[in-house]
Order: sequence, then structure tokens, then C-alpha cells
Amino acid sequence: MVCSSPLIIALDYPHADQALAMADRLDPAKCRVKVGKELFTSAGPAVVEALQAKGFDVFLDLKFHDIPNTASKAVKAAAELGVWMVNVHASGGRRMMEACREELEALTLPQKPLLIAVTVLTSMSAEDMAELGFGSPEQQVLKLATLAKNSGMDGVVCSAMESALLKSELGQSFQLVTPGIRPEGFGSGDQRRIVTPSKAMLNGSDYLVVGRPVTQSNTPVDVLDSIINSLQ
Ligand SMILES: O=C(O)c1cc(=O)[nH]c(=O)n1[C@@H]1O[C@H](COP(=O)(O)O)[C@@H](O)[C@H]1O
Repeated sequence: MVCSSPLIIALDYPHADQALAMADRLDPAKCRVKVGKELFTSAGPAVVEALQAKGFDVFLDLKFHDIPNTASKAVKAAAELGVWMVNVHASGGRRMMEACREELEALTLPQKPLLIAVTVLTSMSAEDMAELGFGSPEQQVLKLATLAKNSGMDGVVCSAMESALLKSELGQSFQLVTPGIRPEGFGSGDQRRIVTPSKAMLNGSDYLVVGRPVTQSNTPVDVLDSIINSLQ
């Protein structure tokens, strides 16, 4: 299935049956899906394979952050699972990211995943960053995204608040994956750097990650369709 949509639906559920039931209501031509820590820890590779069998491209969001050997072998395992996108933390550093790239390059697979680095989590505010001793989210995102690009990553996870800056500093082909997406009227929850779907696209995001606005809705397909319409 070729999907030209920028939307990635985060299937953050405790069990495979809930994730697969939601997937059955979604159309792989209209969105991709993301399997994160909660679902993968409970359901493992089998749920990824089940989603792929339904025609979905899968973003395996396990945010690997470890020594170069461990992180790169985890990326290799993800690639062998056939996922479309995999991520690591940019703060794992240059040698970790380069090891992940090298591990992917050495594989002889027909299709390799996009390798993406998380910069500053979209749940982090300026105050949270200051408490950790960092500069503003924007400064830290640019620093980590520049390092990620120089370390061979295909792109980064950031907030769409930073998309315009990163596109102008790092170029159009460096892929920007942006969670913290909230259509008007939806609560931010634990997210702090939020942007509406249409503004995120205007800012230059390549992919929009949407979870609870769709998955916690009583009318998920309607919410998804209204997001798609807002992007036209
Ligand atoms: O890597 C991610 O996907 C990610 C990075 C980030 O900085 N912020 C972030 O929210 N995410 C993920 O994106 C999804 C956002 O979900 P909602 O807040 O429910 O839309 C969750 O699955 C998060 O784990």
C-alpha cells in the first residue's frame, strides 16, 4: 500500500486487540500507524506484523537511547521486522547515531526504515528545559537536529513549532516528524509544544503524529477525516 498522507496515528493502547480494532477502522491509504512503548511492551513484534498484514506502514517508536552497540543492534532488529520508520534519541550522541546508520547500511534488505532522531520531547516546556540546565527548546532542538543530520539521520522528531526553523537551517529533504498535534478544541494533556494540523503543515512538517485526539474519540474516523480536510 502506497500512502501519500502525512498522518501517523499513534496506537497507544495497552493490548493488541484494541490497537488492531482501531486499525480496522482506519484506511492505510489515509494514514500510517505508530507502535510505541506501551503497545510494544505488551504485544511485541506480533502486533507490528499484524498491522503490516493489514497494509499499514509502521513507525516503531521505541526511542532507543543506549550505548552505540546496543542501540544500533536494536535498530537492526527493527529493520528486520520490516518497519517503515524507527527512532533513537539524538542525545545518545554522534557515535550512537552513526553506529545505527552503519548497522542499517550493512543490511541487505529490499526496504530499509527511515532512521529518525528525537530532539526535545514535545511534552517539554521552556521551564522544564531550564530545570535541566538547557537553553530554550528551540535552541536545543536546533543543536540536536544539526548533530542528527551530521550523524546520518534521515530526519528528526520535533514540535511543529520548530519546523520552519529546521527546514530553513537544515534543508527541505531532512524529514520532520511532529507529534504534539492538536486540532482546535482538543485538550493538550501532557503535551506542551502543541500545534494544529494545518499550521504544522504550513510550518513545513513532513509527518504529523496524532494520538489521543483520534484514539480517545468516540468518533475517531470523523476526527481523522476532519483533520485530513483541514489539510486540503
Ligand atoms: O517519538 C514520538 O513519537 C514522540 C516524540 C515526542 O517528542 N512527543 C510525542 O508525543 N511522541 C509520541 O507521539 C504520540 C503523541 O500522542 P498524543 O499526545 O496522544 O497525540 C505519543 O505516542 C508519543 O509517545
